[in-house]
Amino acid sequence: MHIMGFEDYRAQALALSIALQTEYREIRLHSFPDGESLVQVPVNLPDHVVLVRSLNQPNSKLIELLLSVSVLRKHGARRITLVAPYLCYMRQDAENHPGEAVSQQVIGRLLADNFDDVITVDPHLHRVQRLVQAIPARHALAVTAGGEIGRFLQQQYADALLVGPDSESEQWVSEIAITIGFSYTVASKVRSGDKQVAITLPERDYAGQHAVLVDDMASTGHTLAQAAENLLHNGARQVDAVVTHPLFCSDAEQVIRQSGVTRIWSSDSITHSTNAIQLANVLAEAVRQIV
Ligand SMILES: O=P(O)(O)OC[C@H]1O[C@@H](O)[C@H](O)[C@@H]1O
Repeated sequence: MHIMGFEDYRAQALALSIALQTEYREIRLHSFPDGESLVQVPVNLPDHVVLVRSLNQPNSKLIELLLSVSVLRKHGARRITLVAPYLCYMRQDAENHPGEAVSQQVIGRLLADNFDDVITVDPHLHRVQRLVQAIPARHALAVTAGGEIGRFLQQQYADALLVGPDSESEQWVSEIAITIGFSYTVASKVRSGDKQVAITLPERDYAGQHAVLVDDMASTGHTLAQAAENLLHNGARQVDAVVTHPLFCSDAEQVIRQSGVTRIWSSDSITHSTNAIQLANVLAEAVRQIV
């Protein structure tokens, strides 16, 4: 087995290869002036290739993955596993308005047609319970960053109130809080636009509390920002935030900091300056499970 990655995610792919004691090799990319991509994979391949690429900013990355898979198969790879710590297009799982494409089904099928196995971290699934329902590959495995995030929080605090900003976050915040013995609460959220969210905190005494917002991702940052403003308005002494997937689109980090959040941490599922939690060991364990 060889681990293969791209320059933009080298540190994480290398860390995975070290955890698995396997060779790391890199796929070369060139962008032509018209926006097309040239892909060149290393040759002399083993039977099993594990491609590591996080799928934030997915459109060009998906094309580059398809090009890579085609040439890897041509050069003898018989099994190709995709490790995509952040998996794109999982949020749209229904035709919410007439004419909208159900991207989860389309991209899930595309990945299943091209990869033998897909491994990801805390995918954003609503109505679908298991990843294999969205990606009907031989193995579709979702692992959680919760254990690593919990250990990290234990190193930062003797105690803190963990806060999930919406009902979807309950699955992550409750598991982390129960595992490390911290208290937690979950707010409710109504979203009326990409950047318009209203958060309602549950009734309790927040005065003097050190609160830590825990969520699967920050995209525009407005969910975390609104939750932090509410917590501080209700007397919280300090608010920090930790997310698995630091998408941080455009000015998201600034929006969160301006709301009063003191410290922001993330896992390295996506490369970002807030990365503080490494996923290599969790991903290595997942790869071991499927080989
Ligand atoms: O508010 P932004 O950061 O744009 O979006 C991230 C939030 O939207 C939800 O889907 C995620 O689970 C997270 O709570």
